[in-house]
Amino acid sequence: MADRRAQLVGRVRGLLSEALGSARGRLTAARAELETGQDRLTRVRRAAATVPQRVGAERDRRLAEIDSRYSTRIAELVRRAAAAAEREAPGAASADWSRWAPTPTGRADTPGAVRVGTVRIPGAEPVPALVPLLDAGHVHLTGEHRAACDAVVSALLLRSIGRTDPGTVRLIGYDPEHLGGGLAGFAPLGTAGLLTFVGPGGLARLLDDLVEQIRRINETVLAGEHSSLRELAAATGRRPEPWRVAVLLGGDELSRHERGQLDRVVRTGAACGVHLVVRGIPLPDDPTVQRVLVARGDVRIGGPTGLPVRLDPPPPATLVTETCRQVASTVNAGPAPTPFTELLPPPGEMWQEDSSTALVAPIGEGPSGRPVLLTLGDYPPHALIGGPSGTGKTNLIFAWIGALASRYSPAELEFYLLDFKEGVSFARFAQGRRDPSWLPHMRLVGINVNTDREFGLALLRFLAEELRRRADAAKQHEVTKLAELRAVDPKGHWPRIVAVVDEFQMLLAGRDVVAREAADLLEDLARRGRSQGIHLVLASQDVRGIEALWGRPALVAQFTLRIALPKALRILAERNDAAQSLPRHHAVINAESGMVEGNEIARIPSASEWETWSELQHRLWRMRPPDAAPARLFDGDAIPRLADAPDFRALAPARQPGGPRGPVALLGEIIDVQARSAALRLPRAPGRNLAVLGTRVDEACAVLDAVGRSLARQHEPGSARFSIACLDPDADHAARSLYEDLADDAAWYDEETVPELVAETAEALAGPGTPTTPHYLLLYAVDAAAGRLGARVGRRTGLEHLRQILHDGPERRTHVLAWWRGVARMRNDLGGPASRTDQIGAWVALDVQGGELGSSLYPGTGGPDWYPRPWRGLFFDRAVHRTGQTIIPYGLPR
Ligand SMILES: Nc1ncnc2c1ncn2[C@@H]1O[C@H](COP(=O)(O)OP(=O)(O)OP(=O)(O)O)[C@@H](O)[C@H]1O
Repeated sequence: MADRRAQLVGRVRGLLSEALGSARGRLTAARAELETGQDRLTRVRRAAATVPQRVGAERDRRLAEIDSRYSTRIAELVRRAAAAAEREAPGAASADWSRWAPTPTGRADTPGAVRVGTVRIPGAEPVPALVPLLDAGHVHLTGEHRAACDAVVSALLLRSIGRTDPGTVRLIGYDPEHLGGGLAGFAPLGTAGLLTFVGPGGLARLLDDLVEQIRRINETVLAGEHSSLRELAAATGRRPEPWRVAVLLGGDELSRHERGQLDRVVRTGAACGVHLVVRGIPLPDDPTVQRVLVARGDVRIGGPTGLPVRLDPPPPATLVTETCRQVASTVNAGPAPTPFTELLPPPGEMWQEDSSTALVAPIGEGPSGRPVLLTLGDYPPHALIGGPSGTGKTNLIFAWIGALASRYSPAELEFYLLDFKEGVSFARFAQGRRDPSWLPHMRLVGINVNTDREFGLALLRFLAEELRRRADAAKQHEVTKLAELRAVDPKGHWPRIVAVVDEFQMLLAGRDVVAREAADLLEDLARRGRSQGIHLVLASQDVRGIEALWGRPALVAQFTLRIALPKALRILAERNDAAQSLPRHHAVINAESGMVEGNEIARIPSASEWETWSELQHRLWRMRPPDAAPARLFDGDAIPRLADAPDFRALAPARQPGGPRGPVALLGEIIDVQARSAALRLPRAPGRNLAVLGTRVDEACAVLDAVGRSLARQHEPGSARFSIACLDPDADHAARSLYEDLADDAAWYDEETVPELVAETAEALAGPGTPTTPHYLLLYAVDAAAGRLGARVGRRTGLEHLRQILHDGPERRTHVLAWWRGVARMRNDLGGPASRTDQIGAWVALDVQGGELGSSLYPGTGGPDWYPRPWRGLFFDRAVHRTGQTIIPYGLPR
């Protein structure tokens, strides 16, 4: 048992030691493992301790790299943004106030956005912060920082004004709390009507007005052709409407109506140049509304989440007022003239129009930017132009003539022009000494005709004759109107005729025969000219011009086209005072006899300056047809020359013995359209003598000189006898010059020898037969010889001889062409105050009153309507005249 026990114990011991051994083994292994683990841990820990260092360095490296890339990118973006801003807002739109000055864009360009400050980008160069306004939209300011808001408003407005032409931005202020205080610096604009304030309570009216402007612009200016003024300007180069900027600075709650109108303006204003700058009134959301939040320390463009901005300082007060003063004074000085070329077709398209039915040409630009047209045709047929001196009548006439002459060729249109006031501006239409060009359409230019109303009459007579010729032709072709006549007679020369008479009232002044005949002719031309293409354009600076017509309602009624320059009176209809408020260089054009409904306002370009006009005239002159002749220039201040007179040049010696059968003595130029000479026929008939009457030495000598030279031109040398007697030393020079030029055909007599001349001539006449050689006695101041001639020579006195020559001479080719220094003196020489004067068949009166020429010298009683004036004479030939004819003596040869 013990053994068993021992055995068991042994076994147990064995098992135990075995277990112990294995436990010890396992412990050792575990210890070794632990050591290894701890070792690894130490190593791992060591290694782990070095990791953050490495990672941080890498991270920093990466971050630095990103930073550098980011700053370069930002710098690049900032640079680009700044360059874009510079392009978008150059000059006055963004310049610092210290060097700010207006830099308007062109008429057709849009002004672009303007700067109010800089965008805040930490660490970067500042980028201009721009706000678009004109042609873009509206600006809505919110925030309590009033001074900063005011600075933004001032900057916006001043920069906008500086980017546009003076006068093209109109401000309307509504500032019920501060009564305009917010816009005080802009006050000088008010003097030019560019700033108006609407008082408290006026907001509804202001908004109504803006809505109405938008409606009008959409309807009449954009007229469905353009979607905005900006687009119209880009397409046409014209900007017919100003920008209207309403600055609304607070106020009460809006009424429903006001809100509705405000919404309309917001939605539709920008396209029509109507803009809002608003603070203190909510604006609806719209893409055109730019929000600017102005809180203390935080300014943002584009609302609370928009770009942070550092505002610029406000513009200095003096800069604002000075700029506004400048703008106002430019505007008050009137608009810069539009170029004359706007009235003309392109150079390659001149003379393309057909005048069969009417003459149509632009005269200027209307408020909507469209050309305002003037028409002359069946309706309206004639025009009246009125305007006080200096308002641009002459200029308007130039502009109209230019616009017509560039469209219609001389075959389509002819001009006749008469200027009753002093001045030579119209002379340039005719050929001049300085400028050889002339306007090919111009047939006649009469200048300085102020005292020569006869010239006006002559023009009217000429036109009346042309009217008759046209009416006859029309009748022959069985048509009634010019258009029809031209259609049936395409080869005929039937241009439309435009006759312009400036200061026409001179023609109708007075109650004499000239005025009466002129008014009758005018009436006839006005009535019947319309259908025959003869158009009258009458201009007057003086209300009397119109008064002169007013007495003839039938005449006035034909002048349905009325053109009134600023401050013109009575040109338009009675209650139409549109001309009173016209700006400079504008005109009211009215083709409805002046009725208010017909008013059209046109801005007239400057056309009358020498360079402007002559460029066109030279172009048209170079285009003239080969047979074109210059216009006849009648200058009332000029003295015509006999050598230039067509009638004188046409004279030639007659081939038959005794010279021409009825030689003509030329006396001077007739005041008429064709520059003809007044001619006295000297056939062999009783009374064919001439008396020149008056004390004016030069004029009397000039008449006798022309008489002598023109007669001499009709005779071969040696075939006529000229006896020249000069009895006034003052006439000696002129008489001698004629004597010398007539050479061998002339004999000289003086006070001593004149009795012999008359005695010898009278004796020759007493003999039988008619001498073959004509004898012309040119007696200068013959009355001075009355004493000498009163003495007897043989059986009779010299005066008796003279009377006999006057009486019997003409039938026998002996003519007395004598100057008496008064009518009474002549009568004395003829036999006394009651003596007959029928041997004086013709006379030229110089400084002799009409009344003195009555009884037996002139038909009827009381003598002719003749008021003496320098270098003019009244010629009357009882064989051919019913009334006297005014002549201009030819100048004496030097
Ligand atoms: N549309 C215009 N644009 C620019 N200048 C103009 C215009 N119209 C007139 N002027 C200028 O104004 C001045 C007066 O014009 P103009 O001689 O035509 O006036 P007027 O009415 O004919 O005067 P008057 O009857 O005294 O001759 C001129 O110097 C002319 O150049």
